[in-house]
Amino acid sequence: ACQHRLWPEIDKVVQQQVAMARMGIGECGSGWQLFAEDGEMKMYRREEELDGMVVDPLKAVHVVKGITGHEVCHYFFTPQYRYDWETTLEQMNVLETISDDTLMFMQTHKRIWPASQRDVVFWSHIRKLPNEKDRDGPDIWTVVNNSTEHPDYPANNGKCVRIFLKVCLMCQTRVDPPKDGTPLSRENVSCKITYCSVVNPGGWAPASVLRAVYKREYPKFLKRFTAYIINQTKNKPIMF
Ligand SMILES: Cc1cccc(-c2n[nH]cc2-c2ccc(F)c(-c3ccc(S(=O)(=O)CCO)cc3)c2)n1
Repeated sequence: ACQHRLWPEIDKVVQQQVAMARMGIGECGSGWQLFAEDGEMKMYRREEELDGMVVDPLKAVHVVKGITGHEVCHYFFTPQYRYDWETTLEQMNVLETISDDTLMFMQTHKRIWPASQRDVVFWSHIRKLPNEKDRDGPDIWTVVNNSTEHPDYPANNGKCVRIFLKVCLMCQTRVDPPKDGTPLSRENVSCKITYCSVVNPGGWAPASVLRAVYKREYPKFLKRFTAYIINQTKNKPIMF
């Protein structure tokens, strides 16, 4: 991945996004409002508009028992599982395999009435980061999805409006070893998930409609995605 033309951008965006994801809601600047809560899952957004378009940054935090950060990032990054958990996906193509940790995607998603259908082209990079707080603790895993251009798929040349997104999924695994020295099992692991996203809808869409969609779709996505991983991993060895 080091020699690819996108590498400098990927490295810069990943460092930026991870720094943002690591900041707590308090430090992240004011204006975050909690808009959804379900058990351990908390969803925050900031209301921001750009040229009259809603570009609300979103930050979701969740703690899930029985899975690890590597597993969460693996199922988020790997294309073959995406149709299982991404309910609004209509079409997904891998445009380029830049390296084993970096892919380029083209996706079209189901239309949100009354706006026109959206598509997106983005690079996706998975990376393990050292756990700065606890040297011998489990590593942090992250996937960053960032809109990019591709010569064969120019924006807005067909039925879809091209959206622009920047997404960071950052996961911190926690291990609580069993007291009685029995081997580690899934009861002893949990994962703190931080999902940050900024989506520019790319063309006009009513603010009220977009905010209603986000309010409904984001909690649904994170609950369905984490339930999917629990189900996929329950009888498999733990991936650290
Ligand atoms: C989870 C969610 C939030 C907000 C809106 C929607 C949604 N509802 N109907 C259509 C969409 C839609 C339209 C365009 C998109 F690019 C994505 C989109 C969302 C997430 C990601 S990702 O990078 O987080 C995961 C990879 O698919 C990529 C594209 C989703 N879904």
